[in-house]
Amino acid sequence: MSVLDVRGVTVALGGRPVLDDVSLTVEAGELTGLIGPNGAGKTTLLRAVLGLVRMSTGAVLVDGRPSRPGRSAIGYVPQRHEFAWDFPIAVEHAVMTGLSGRLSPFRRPGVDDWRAVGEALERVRMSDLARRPVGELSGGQRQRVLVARALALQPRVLLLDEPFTGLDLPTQELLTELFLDLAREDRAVLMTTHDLVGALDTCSRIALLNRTVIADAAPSDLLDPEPWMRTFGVGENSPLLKILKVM
Ligand SMILES: Nc1ncnc2c1ncn2[C@@H]1O[C@H](COP(=O)(O)OP(=O)(O)OP(=O)(O)O)[C@@H](O)[C@H]1O
Repeated sequence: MSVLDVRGVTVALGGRPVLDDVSLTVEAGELTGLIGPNGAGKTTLLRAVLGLVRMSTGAVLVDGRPSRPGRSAIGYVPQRHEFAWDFPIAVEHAVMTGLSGRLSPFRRPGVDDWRAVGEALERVRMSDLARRPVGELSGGQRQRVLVARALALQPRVLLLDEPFTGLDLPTQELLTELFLDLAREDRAVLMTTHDLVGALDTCSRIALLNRTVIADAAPSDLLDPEPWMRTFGVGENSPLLKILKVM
């Protein structure tokens, strides 16, 4: 049984179709790269999985059960600019906000919650910066805080929205290793990225999306340029297709 099972999801936003009959599965242990041009609907798909946008048709199952917004074990790492970094809180409190679905105004964080935050920070090697205000962090450190925030929930499914944007290569490599480790620990990881070469190199599967899934296969089975041309709307001489020749 797939950990994440997206079935026939259709979404319209502002009266316009954005996703059309999208089906996709991610197995335990898999890091799937979700690839497509700007506006293809990648972020919308992640938001649909989270229950943040309304689907006109379709279903999302986690471990075979219909996902319930705020209840299912889905960790979400949004694009870095979506987090309020100028908010005056320390790293450990920012990570605690990942547990807000499980806390309420009437339940303050307990020992277990702080333990989960501590473990998540350790996981991303940020324990020594736990008390640092988030506004003082570098881009790579901020990305690690967002990953810790998603991990605090101990999710079965991890959704990553363009986690490498603006990061130097060593930080990208560190995060890639972390994402692969997290997948190996029996999680399903789905990551949007514009780094095609990196995705072909590291992901176990690639899903090509442009409003609908055009191909979904292991990188070694995606050497035919046709689905890439359809996904990106480019011709056979496009420089984009050179990535397939270096594989
Ligand atoms: N709240 C909204 N209301 C109306 N249209 C929206 C809304 N959010 C997104 N869209 C539209 O939905 C389409 C898909 O957007 P989405 O952000 O999911 O694409 P994406 O593949 O993540 O793009 P990018 O690679 O640029 O991040 C775009 O045409 C966008 O303009």
